[in-house]
Amino acid sequence: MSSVTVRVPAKVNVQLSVGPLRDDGFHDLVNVFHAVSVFDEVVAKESETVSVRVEGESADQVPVDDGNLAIQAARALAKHAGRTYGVELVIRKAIPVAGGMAGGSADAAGTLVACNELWGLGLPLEDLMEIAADLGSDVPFSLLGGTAVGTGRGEQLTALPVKGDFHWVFAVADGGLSTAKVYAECDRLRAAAGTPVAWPQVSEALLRALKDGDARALGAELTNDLQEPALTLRGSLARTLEAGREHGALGAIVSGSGPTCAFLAADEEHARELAEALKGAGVCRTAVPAHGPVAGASIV
Ligand SMILES: C[C@](O)(CO)[C@H](O)COP(=O)(O)OP(=O)(O)OC[C@H]1O[C@@H](n2ccc(N)nc2=O)[C@H](O)[C@@H]1O
Ligand SMILES: Nc1ncnc2c1ncn2[C@@H]1O[C@H](COP(=O)(O)OP(=O)(O)OP(=O)(O)O)[C@@H](O)[C@H]1O
Repeated sequence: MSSVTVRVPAKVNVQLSVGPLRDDGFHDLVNVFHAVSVFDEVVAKESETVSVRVEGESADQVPVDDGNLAIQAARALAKHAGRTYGVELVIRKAIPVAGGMAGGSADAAGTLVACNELWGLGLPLEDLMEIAADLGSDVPFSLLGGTAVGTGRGEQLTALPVKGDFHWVFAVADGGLSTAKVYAECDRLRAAAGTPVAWPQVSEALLRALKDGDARALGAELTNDLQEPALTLRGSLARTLEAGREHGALGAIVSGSGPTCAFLAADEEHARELAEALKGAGVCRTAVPAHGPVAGASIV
C-alpha cells in the first residue's frame, strides 16, 4: 500500500447544551452531532518523515507544522503503535476553516484511518476512538459519523437512530471564530447574568424528530448554547440567521462555535433554493447545500 485516501464529513450540532465549567477547563455537554455531506479528503503516502500539505479554499489559514491536527494525529498513532513511522499527508479542504463544522477534527480523524491502513496496523475502531479523544473533543465523532449524542466533553458517544435524510444549507462566513473564545464568552455571559448553570439533558422531542425523520419537528427543536456568545462576538450573524428564516428555513442555528450558520430545509430542492437566496442576500461568503446523516471517516 503506497497511498490511502480517506473522506471525512463535517458536522453540525443539532443540540448543543453546555453544562458547568470543569476543573480541566472543559465543559460537560449534551452534544448531539450530525455528520453532513461536506467532506475533506486526506491522502496519506509513504514517506520517511511526517509532513502535510493543504489544498483548497482557505488553505493558507491552516498551519502545516505541528499545530496541524493531522500531524498530531499521525504522531499520536505512531506513538500508540510504539514505532517511528513517516507519512506525507495531503489535505483537500472543503470544510470551512475555524467555521464550527469540525474541519480540523475531520482531518485528524481522516489521518488516523489513513495511517492505520497505510502502516498496516489493523487497529480496531475502539483504539482509534481513544487516540481521537486525546486529540480533541470533536475528533471521535468525525470517526464515527452518522448522528450521535456526545457526553463528557463531547467525546463519549452513543449512536442515534435516524430515519431518512435531512437537507441543510450552510452559510459560510468570512473569517473564523476561535472555539475557546466562544466558550469563554459563554462563561462570561453566564457569570454576568448570575444564573446557576443547569446540568444538560438530551431533548426527548429532538430524539423523536430524528427517529421519525420529521424535518419540521427537528427544525423547531434545534438549540445551541454557544449561539448567543457567537452572536455577541460576531453581531452580523443575526442578519444571516434572519435571512434564512425569511426564506422559509425550518430551523436556523449557528453551527457549533460558529460562525457558519446552518439552515434546515424541507427537501433537496428547497435546500438548493435557500442556498441561492442566501447568496443573493449578501449575508454570507457562500452558501452550500448538504444532506445528513453520512458515514464518518471512510477509505475511498
Ligand atoms: C463547539 C464544538 O465543536 C461542538 O461540537 C466542540 O465542543 C469543540 O470541540 P473541539 O473543537 O474538538 O474542541 P477542543 O479542541 O477539545 O477544545 C478547544 C477548547 O474549547 C473549549 N471546550 C471544548 C469542549 C468542551 N466540552 N468544553 C470546552 O470548554 C475549551 O476551552 C478548549 O480548550
Ligand atoms: N487540519 C486542520 N484544518 C483546519 N484547521 C486546523 C487544522 N489543524 C489545525 N488547525 C487550526 O485549528 C483552528 C480551528 O480550525 P477548525 O477548522 O478545526 O475549527 P472548527 O471547525 O471551528 O472546530 P470545531 O467545530 O471542532 O470547534 C484553525 O484556526 C487552525 O489554526
